[in-house]
Amino acid sequence: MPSPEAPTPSPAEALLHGQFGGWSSGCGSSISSNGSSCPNSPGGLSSPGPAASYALTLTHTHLHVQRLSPRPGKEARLLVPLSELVGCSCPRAPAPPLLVLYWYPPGKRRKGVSRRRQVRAYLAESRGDAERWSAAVQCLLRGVPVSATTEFNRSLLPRPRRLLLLVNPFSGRGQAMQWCQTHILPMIREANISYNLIQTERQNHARELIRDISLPEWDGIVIVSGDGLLHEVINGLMERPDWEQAIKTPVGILPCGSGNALAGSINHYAGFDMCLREPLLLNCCFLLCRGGVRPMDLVSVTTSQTSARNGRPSPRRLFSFLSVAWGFVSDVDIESERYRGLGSARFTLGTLVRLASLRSYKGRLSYLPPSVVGSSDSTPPPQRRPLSRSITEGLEGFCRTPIHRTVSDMGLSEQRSLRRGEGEREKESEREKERERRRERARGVGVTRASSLAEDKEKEVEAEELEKEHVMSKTNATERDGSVDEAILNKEEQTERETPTSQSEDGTEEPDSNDKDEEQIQESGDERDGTYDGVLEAGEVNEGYGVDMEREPNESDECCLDSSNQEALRRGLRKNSAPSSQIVRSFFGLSTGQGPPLGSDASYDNDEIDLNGTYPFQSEPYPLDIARERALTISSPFRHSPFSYKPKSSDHNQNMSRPRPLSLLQHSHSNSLPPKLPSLSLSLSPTPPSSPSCTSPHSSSYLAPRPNTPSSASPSPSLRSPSPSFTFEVPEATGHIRNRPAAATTLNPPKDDLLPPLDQPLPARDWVTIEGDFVLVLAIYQSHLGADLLAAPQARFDDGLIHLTFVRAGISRATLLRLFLAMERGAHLSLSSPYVSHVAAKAFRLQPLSPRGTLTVDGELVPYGPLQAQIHPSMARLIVGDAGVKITKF
Ligand SMILES: Nc1ncnc2c1ncn2[C@@H]1O[C@H](COP(=O)(O)OP(=O)(O)OP(=O)(O)O)[C@@H](O)[C@H]1O
Repeated sequence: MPSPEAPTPSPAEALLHGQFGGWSSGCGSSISSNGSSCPNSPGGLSSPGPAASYALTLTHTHLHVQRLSPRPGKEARLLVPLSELVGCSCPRAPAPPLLVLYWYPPGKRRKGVSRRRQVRAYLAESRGDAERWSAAVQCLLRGVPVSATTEFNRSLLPRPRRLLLLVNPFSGRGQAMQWCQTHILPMIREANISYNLIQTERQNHARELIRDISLPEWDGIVIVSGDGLLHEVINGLMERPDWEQAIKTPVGILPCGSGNALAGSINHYAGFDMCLREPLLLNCCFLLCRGGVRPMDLVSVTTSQTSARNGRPSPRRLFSFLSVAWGFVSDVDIESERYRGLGSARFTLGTLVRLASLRSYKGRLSYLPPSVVGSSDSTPPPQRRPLSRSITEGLEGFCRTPIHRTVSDMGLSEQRSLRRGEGEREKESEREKERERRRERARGVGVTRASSLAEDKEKEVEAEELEKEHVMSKTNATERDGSVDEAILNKEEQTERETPTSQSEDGTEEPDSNDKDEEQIQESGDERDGTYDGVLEAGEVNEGYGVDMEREPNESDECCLDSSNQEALRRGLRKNSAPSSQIVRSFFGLSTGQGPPLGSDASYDNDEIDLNGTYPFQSEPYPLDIARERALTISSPFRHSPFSYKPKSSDHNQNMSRPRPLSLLQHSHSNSLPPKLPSLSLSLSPTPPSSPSCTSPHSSSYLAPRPNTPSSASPSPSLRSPSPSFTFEVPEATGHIRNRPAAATTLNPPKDDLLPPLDQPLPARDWVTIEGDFVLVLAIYQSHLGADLLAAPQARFDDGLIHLTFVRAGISRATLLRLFLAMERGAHLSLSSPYVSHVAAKAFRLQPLSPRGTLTVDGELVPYGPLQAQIHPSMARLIVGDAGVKITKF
């Protein structure tokens, strides 16, 4: 028996104290099993082991176990924290009177090590005793207030929780159903949770289902999938006439997708180490069983969609819980669909491929900083603040560069002039004119050209550092692992140095402009002369994020590829073990050998557009009038493989069914609830939490549909199938909304009070606008962009903020790669690059000006074009376990 520090509880602390016998094969009634049938679980109860006896003491926080015989003593003590239990049971007769505890202590504090399932059984003197103890432990787990004087019995317990589980059998690598059987359902049953499980059959199945079910019957809706299915559920809830109550239904996620961003956030805020795959699933399932719920912000996103009737763009609204992405991030997300079989390694490969042909996109990003929201009505506008703070990225870089002083509509020149003498004013106006002339000249060669000075500096520094690195790596080559990766990286950076600019969206390379350097130096010098009121300094842009953007653009400290970074890179690339190392090698083979030549616009050929599902853009400037959206076509060569997956589509009414792996099809026939039994009236009543003694966790009977008997003890949540071939009973009061168009059906939706309609200009006041070439824009409201990407470490589920990260054209590939590698630890915020900005906002508007590109919301493709979004704080409720504050049990 392990013997962690087990201080003997004082009698005052004890809620219960008693003596128990051991059970099973004499190992102190401790059996560790890993998802397989447990000989000590009630299903496997067979024979008692040799006589052993234990003294058990229950306190509010722990179960203390002291072995009395054989060999009593200090080392025979065990402390079971109640925070690591998911449940407790007392099997019914004729099983012996056992107290069975389901314990999931965390694995070692090493990345990727799973929780271990342990079942501990103790033989009570009588059934009454066993039931009393079982009730006491369950009261503590469910948060029932108890004291040492409480008479424990089952009547104190609230009714078992009821969950609707929605499983996308094709999410991730198609393991969701398998993991349900091996990990999820056993734990849920041990936690005494009732459930019904439904496999989704097609895209939008969950959305339609959720629009129509009777919600009060469920304590929570849990998706067993990636983030995409939760996106459907949230939008299904918001499309109900009773959306205000509906959206308060706790939602949970058991990660079986490839990105699993929300699960990563939940895992992170529970205080667990970053992990992927089964360890992440076990952590999330454990937290689900613990049952804490907390508020979660939603973001209302308005996109412009072509109306089928008149071909004109019309706004379409959806609700998002995770992110809006444009550029690099959404490109990788959508383009890596073709590598779906790799699981989460698809993003590694996708990132490397996209890095090889880095694109930038022209656009305009406007955002409303949180500080100005709510204060505008009561207080007069601050005098020194310009009416509209618009930053036109052009010649200038972003940080401490002349951009802040050449803003066209900020009224800054005048303000400065007033504070200076007449002569100075004249000089200033001369300088201003000169700058204007330069701008005019430069406009002819593309907006990113101005970045060349900063970029050159960056490259110079990188070159120096690389030289050092190169020498170091040569010296240490024989000692170090991964020298191949390092050499590859050096090669990549070398290539980059030889290729001085990133490729702009229209395929033109950004030339070095040595003649601009001098001008920029002069301008930078000007800027240092003074600070100007109302000027949006980079530091202001990055307010609250601890990013030192006050310095001159210089990445030498953080951005140089030091050995720790190289190590991180190697680790990152190898992260997914076998696949990733192959990926990296094949990638670099591609980039150096077969990759598209830089400067060519190879990435926009027709095949790729189709494969990626990108939307052409309406090239007219905003506001929109002509719709040119094209239907998504799919031509993935992997389409018919078991891992094939349709690209994420924005068309919520298209029901594209995919070919499925045979095993899953069969599974679906036998187990899926709604659509397989035509004309059968089915109840969606949660299955009663079956006693582990009665049913093997591995039997599939839990999935069988049950007839809806009127005499059923518990009221059955019912639904009407959206599919015409099925009839489900619907309580009249619920109202039936059938065949509603996906977006236009939201009744009395929450208003976006911070935003004008998408086709109207933004208010002049308080909004910040940045226009130029972007490599990526990412708006995220959870901490994680993927289970292993801590994109916004400062984000909280209910902080009421949109965390915007934007990367402007001119960033080097190496820096971008470092940004993503640092994101694994959330360290990217301290990576100082003049091209990277992090700001918080309450609302934003994004106007892509490049003709083609990819926009995603929660990882789902949406029509390419103008988009705006506003945060709605604490609108939904998320099951997060019992970490953190403000937890209510569901
Ligand atoms: N049975 C199904 N067949 C086809 N598509 C489905 C089915 N069930 C759900 N979908 C759709 O599949 C898309 C992707 O699902 P999901 O996000 O859950 O998995 P994933 O993409 O593997 O995960 P992640 O978003 O974490 O990468 C969603 O848009 C969802 O609507």
